[in-house]
Amino acid sequence: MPTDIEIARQATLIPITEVAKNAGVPDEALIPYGKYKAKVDTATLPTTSNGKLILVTAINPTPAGEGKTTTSVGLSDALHRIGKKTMLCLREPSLGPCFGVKGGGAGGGKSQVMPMDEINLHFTGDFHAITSAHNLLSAMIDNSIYWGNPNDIDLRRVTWRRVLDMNDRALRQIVGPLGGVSNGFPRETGFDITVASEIMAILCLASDLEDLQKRLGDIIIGYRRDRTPVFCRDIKADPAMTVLLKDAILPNLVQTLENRPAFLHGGPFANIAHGCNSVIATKTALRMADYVVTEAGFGADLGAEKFMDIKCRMAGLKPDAIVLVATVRSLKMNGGVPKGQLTEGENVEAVRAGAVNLKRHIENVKKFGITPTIAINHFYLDTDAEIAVIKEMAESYGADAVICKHWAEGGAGAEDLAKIVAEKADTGAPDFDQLYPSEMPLAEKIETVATEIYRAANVAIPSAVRKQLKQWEEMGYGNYPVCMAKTQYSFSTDPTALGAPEGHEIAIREVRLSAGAGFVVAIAGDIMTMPGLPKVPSAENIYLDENGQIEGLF
Ligand SMILES: Nc1ncnc2c1ncn2[C@@H]1O[C@H](COP(=O)(O)OP(=O)(O)O)[C@@H](O)[C@H]1O
Ligand SMILES: O=COP(=O)(O)O
Ligand SMILES: [Mg+2]
Repeated sequence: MPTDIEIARQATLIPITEVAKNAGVPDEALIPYGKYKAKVDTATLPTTSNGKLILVTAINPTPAGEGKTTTSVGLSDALHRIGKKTMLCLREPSLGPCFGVKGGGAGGGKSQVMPMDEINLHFTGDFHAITSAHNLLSAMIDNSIYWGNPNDIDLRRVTWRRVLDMNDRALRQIVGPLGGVSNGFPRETGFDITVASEIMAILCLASDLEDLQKRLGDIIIGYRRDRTPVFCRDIKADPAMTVLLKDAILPNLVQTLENRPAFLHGGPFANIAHGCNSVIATKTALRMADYVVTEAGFGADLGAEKFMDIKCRMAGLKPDAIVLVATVRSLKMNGGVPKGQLTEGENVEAVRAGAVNLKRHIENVKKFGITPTIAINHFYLDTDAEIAVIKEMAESYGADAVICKHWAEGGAGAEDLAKIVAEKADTGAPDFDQLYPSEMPLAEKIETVATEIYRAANVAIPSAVRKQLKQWEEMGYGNYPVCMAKTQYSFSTDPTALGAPEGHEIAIREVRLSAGAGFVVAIAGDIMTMPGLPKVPSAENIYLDENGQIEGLF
């Protein structure tokens, strides 16, 4: 099988104007960025439909990922193939994983969105705009302090950091500005990766440009000595930040390898942020199509939980069906096979042992009132016996399971999945509900997710953190949902505790209030909001060949 980028290069794309026309996007709403990309001015779009929303999630992944994005593309193409007017909504990839470990976020094999190289690199500049807006606020905070600190910001309590869309551990904790009087007042700060920025979350949760600016103004950048909050609007940065984001708030329209439409918009990771694409793209798609396929990052313990408890709660959305992607390789890993040995031949018993992870995720998704359909994402080396075990175990857990070959075959490889999922979406999910009510106290929300989803026996919240949560409740933020930051590999905070650990302790190290985005981030264990590069980063294999073509992107 050729590589993803080789497949992409051989693809026959149609002009984005044709993709738009097929999707029902009128010319006046289309803002082309070249021949194969465009932004869509959603405000002018007609409401032609009231679509069904299908969420694609997964079991806990190997470092490469188990194919949520690939399956979302394949399922969307397959729904078109069976005559369903469908819109695909994905996140935009970050440069961090692309040049780090995981690679791009445009799907894979015959189920990709195009043009994958541009999508995985600078795309339409949204992440650069978010980075600039975030760092404009950072610069204006230090500038305000430099010129006399009129807001009495306590230099020890500036919570607003800087961001960069790259994995750079050297920037996690820094002291600055150094260099003496002309540079300002030194203080501890640091960088997060852009996808962990509150501005990324705001862009993904805002309903329109006006709501975006209000949310930007609501950002708390730090506190005074009397512990009262200082807002972004006190620094007078929100109007200029909105100018920097006025194009980024418009969703990006591209196409699949089968020339079907896809919105790619926003890109928060699901281990350190809420992991869902934008509400604007999703709601627009629901107005345009009968079925909308969207995904949430990493496993159902992270992306799916946040999709339902944060995105759906805030936007008044609800999933009509849920697809849970399972793979032989991840179940083998969860069954005890070391990462480096996952392709070393058939191991039915390891798959069976690892199926406890699948069982746990099915049980968890059911807590939201929906039984997921299992998409067994077939890899080339999977044996019939290994696949059969997944199907057998899924069905024993009360879930339908469908073998999918969309990576190798495109939409044709997911038509069985499309038929079963469309039927379930048509029935809908009348019992859907969030995991906890908005009025539950913040600490209890953290405990609920940790015990109900992660199956922890104990949730260690230090007294200083509890005090901070109480303070935020007194300030009026008690109704906010929580956004757990935790490793994507385990239900626990130990990334090596695979399968279905229970009875462990979830230790909350820090909480951050995203007053503009509308949630409280609870950081559990050692998860970092600025990832580091691996010993051999993917970047070492990315280059331009003699014809100036990009090689090494996947
Ligand atoms: N069935 C498959 N066979 C081979 N490679 C696959 C298959 N499904 C996905 N991949 C590859 O695995 C990686 C992760 O897929 P992706 O869809 O990005 O997963 P996720 O969105 O869950 O992180 C990508 O490089 C993709 O090309
Ligand atoms: O936030 C993580 O997303 P993927 O699972 O698609 O890598
Ligand atoms: Mg993905």
